[in-house]
Amino acid sequence: MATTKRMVPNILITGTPGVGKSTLSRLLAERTKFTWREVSKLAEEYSCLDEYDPEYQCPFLNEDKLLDIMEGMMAKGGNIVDYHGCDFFPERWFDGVFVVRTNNTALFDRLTARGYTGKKLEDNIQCEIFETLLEEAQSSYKPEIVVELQNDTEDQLQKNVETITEWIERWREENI
Ligand SMILES: Nc1ncnc2c1ncn2[C@@H]1O[C@H](COP(=O)(O)OP(=O)(O)O)[C@@H](O)[C@H]1O
Repeated sequence: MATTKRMVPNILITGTPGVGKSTLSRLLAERTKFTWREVSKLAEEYSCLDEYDPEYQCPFLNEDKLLDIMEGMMAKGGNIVDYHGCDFFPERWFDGVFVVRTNNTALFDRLTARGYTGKKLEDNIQCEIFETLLEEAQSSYKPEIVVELQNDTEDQLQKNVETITEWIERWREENI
């Protein structure tokens, strides 16, 4: 399919639940004036959630329906897409893929504070330990567009906002 060149990039922020994707995306959207697309909220808003998965204690995502809805949003660029998964998005949507990482202690505390317990808590901690989302990003996108960002502390959070803002500036210089 022929694609029109974007004047501003689309960015994907991915990682295990609790690593700080939403916090980073919100700050980045304020800073860059890009549009924050919280995929979980879009899925709810546009009724893309199917029946409840009792094992993982969350509803199944109807990926095809969600992608159809997001296609038009992504066309012009300037989006920050935030989701704990990335292999089902079309590769052509993204110019930069940022995988947010957090150490186990911080992640445990954040997920416990969110009310996660038992299998759900353990699965998410393991997901981070086994670098599941990093591997998913590396196997779904070209290695040169995948960037890992450590996000344990407030200082690192601010630094991550700077890193992506500078990355956007560089993209503009190189692509326009
Ligand atoms: N760099 C950071 N330092 C300390 N706490 C953070 C940091 N980033 C996020 N948090 C906190 O961690 C929790 C989970 O963050 P959130 O952005 O909701 O994660 P996600 O969107 O990946 O599930 C929130 O309470 C948030 O305030």
